[in-house]
Amino acid sequence: MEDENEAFYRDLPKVELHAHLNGSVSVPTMERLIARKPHLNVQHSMTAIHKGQRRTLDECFHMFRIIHQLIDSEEDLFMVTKDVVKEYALDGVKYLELRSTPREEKHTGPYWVMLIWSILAAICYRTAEVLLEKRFLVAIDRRNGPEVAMETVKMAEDFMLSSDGLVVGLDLSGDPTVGHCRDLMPALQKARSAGLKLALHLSEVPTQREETELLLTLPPDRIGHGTFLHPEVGGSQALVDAVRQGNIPLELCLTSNVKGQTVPSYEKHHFQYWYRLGHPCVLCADDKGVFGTDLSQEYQLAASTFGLSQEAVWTLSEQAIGCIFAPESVKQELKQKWADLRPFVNGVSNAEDPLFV
Ligand SMILES: CNc1ncnc2c1ncn2[C@@H]1O[C@H](COP(=O)(O)O)[C@@H](O)[C@H]1O
Ligand SMILES: [Zn+2]
Repeated sequence: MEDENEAFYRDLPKVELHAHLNGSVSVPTMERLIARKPHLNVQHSMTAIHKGQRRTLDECFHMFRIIHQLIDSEEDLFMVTKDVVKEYALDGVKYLELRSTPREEKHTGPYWVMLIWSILAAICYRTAEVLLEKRFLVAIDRRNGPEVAMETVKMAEDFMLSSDGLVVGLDLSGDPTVGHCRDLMPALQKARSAGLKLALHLSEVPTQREETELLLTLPPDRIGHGTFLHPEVGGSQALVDAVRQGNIPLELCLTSNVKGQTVPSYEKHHFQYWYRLGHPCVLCADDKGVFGTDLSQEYQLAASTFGLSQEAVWTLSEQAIGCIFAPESVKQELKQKWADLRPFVNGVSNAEDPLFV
């Protein structure tokens, strides 16, 4: 049975800004995918890192390759997207920015166009009981090089103009040890001048300092991870200053970084560093399927690790609204939703509320 503490984190209204679609597939959905493709001989341990386990980042990227084999038709994609959105809704997420990389599959033709449209169609899905505001970021996998990056940007631009506000930005992700961002700058600059918001994975591994300096000149609208920005871990004060001066929010994914071994433990996570500075930090799940987590659990872990009160946790989730890519009117609606829900979330409720006396 769920304890009171867990209920607080689930009921807490939340914003998810860093979720890779194909990394977010839950165990039940993965079971159905595996059953559909028995010839691939995939075991669960090949697509998710279970409790207490860790993997290298390299092994994580190998997992994505297996997951991509399991999700290679419009039907698979539709199921996955629908399930992921529903799971986020049931986890108390009120605003979700989902991201995914366009892909070309041999037997499905120009797959990436179809992929994006399937996703857009699928994320119109709403559970009856919970309304969830959704947006989409088109992802560039850095492994695919500058030409694909440029094509992806063009596609994202088209979708931004034709998706009725659903496509809001661009993500840069993929194995941080492959390629160099210098080659991707023209694509990223083009995206920026077209009005796409930029959420860039940055300083995810220690060797990216030069790339980070370059990417910060764009500048990005949000930073994914930023694990090695600060001087204590080999970054620099100049990088920290640039991020602070630009007031660029950080998307922080505790379990992802611990299980992917880019940080040694929850206690040593850079959340602490940035939170203490009062810098905008948004807790995110990254790949809730691969890392076996969900956003409620991430909030709970941050609170228990860093001693945050429930009041502080509420403030943290509310401040994330300021970092979304949807327009101001959506921010206002979400702020109102938070205010409406506040009396009903135990722990931060006022005592007069009849539900909790
Ligand atoms: C763990 N840290 C990470 N660092 C960098 N990129 C990551 C990532 N986690 C996921 N991705 C990116 O997201 C893709 C899977 O979702 P989509 O197929 O796009 O929906 C991965 O192939 C990788 O490019
Ligand atoms: Zn990520």
